Amino acid sequence: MLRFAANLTHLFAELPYLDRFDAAAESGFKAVEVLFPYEVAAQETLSALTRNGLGMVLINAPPPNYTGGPRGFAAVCGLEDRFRYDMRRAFRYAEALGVNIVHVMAGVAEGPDARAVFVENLKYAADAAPAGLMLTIEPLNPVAQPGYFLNSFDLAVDVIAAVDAPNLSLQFDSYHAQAITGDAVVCYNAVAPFVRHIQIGDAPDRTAPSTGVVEFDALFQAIEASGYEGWISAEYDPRGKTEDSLAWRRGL
Ligand SMILES: O=C(O)[C@@H](O)C(=O)CO
Ligand SMILES: [Mg+2]
Repeated sequence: MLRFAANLTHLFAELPYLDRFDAAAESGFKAVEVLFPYEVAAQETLSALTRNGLGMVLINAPPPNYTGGPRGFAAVCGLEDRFRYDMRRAFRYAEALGVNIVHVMAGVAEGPDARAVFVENLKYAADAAPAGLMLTIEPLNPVAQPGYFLNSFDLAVDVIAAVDAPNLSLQFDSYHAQAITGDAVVCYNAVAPFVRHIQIGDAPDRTAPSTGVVEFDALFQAIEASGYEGWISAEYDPRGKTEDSLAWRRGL
């Protein structure tokens, strides 16, 4: 049985931040995720979750003052102290919001030094993470995130193997997978054993499922067949009102 969550950074973005939680619950979602919740006090987000009976699935490990700046520092040489500070802040937010998954962002970097720093930083983070918290890394396509270090699934699997921690895994996003590999379904089947979080959006324009080229029937079948039991977060940019973009959920 597939379970869908709403990514409130992308969905219901036509509403003010705290109102998005009410709208998601009214649309039938039982869980949500927010990429960068750090500019609002955790208590306010928690109240919005609680009054709607929603769970918070995931947050990103951030630059603490994220306002559209660089996406993380985990693979950036010389910023290891900043990374550790970020992770401690992410862990505090995760604990306050009852979040079980933190996506650790690699940032803009390249080359073997970046890989080594990424591996060392992830080892630190996996070690420092509170019990029960899963860390993920997510390949992002270079059109959406130019220069982002983690831009391939092979590299992600290689890094996960090198870190070798039970609480580090792969975040699979159908939009990025399609853009990077040309076939999100084949890609999912190849990496399924490493996946502990899934996000969905269509390609090439990160629109709602069934508005682009990703084969969602086959993808959902592959996800079910793999025995995946986590949330599948809808992370796309609706072309109009979010409520009008949810037809893909019917019958699932
Ligand atoms: O797919 C994405 O872009 C996100 O999941 C993300 O974390 C980037 O901020
Ligand atoms: Mg994603």
